[in-house]
Amino acid sequence: MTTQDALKKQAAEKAVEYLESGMVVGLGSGSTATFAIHAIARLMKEGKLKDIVGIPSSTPTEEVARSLGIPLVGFEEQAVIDVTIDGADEVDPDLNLIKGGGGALLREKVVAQATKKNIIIVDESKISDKLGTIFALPVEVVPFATAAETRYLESLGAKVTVRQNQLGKAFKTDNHNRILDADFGPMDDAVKIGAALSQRAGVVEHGLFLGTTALVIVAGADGIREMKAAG
Ligand SMILES: O=C[C@H](O)[C@H](O)[C@H](O)COP(=O)(O)O
Repeated sequence: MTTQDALKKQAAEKAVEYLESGMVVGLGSGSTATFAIHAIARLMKEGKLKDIVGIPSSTPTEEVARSLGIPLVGFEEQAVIDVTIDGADEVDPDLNLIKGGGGALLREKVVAQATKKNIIIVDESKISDKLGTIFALPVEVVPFATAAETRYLESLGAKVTVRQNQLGKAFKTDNHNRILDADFGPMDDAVKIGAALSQRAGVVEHGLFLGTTALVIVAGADGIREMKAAG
């Protein structure tokens, strides 16, 4: 295991300490969240977590959770999620996030908005002073609008790449949309950018998660630290 993976796992192991038997748990997406899913499955097998049901935030997460025997439900069965554990691509000091490096941002945001306590787990490489410093902003667009929304993002000052899959074809999300990776550089006003994008008909969702996170667990060379939302 790489050092970075070891840190991701440490953050995940800390996060599952916040879970209790009987909870509805939002299952995040990506490599860090996957460590948490494995930890949840292990605690269930050991009998330390009972009567857990999960709501997955992507198709790959659903597959992993199923393969590990975690019972899954949808929003038809459960309206409210007690705790969601998810990763992030970048975290600022106010616990605002960029997410969507794996393309799961839309379902992840639906899950986050239905959750009472969102816990984000990262290794220390994801922490920055201003969002956009480390990671370009993923923007999910309907295929028809790809060129139009690319131009719109460029008009806001971003350098835009249409995300490709490993075969060099256009990346397709779980919802059959495209991802535009919009590099704004460090953002002085992420709220304004998010609001502008939310007005666009062709934009399905963007990867700015502003004000949704209660707790960030950061694993680094010096150990684990927790960043808590004010109030
Ligand atoms: O779309 C993917 C998600 O937002 C992930 O949670 C995010 O990209 C972080 O992934 P990882 O833990 O693999 O760095």
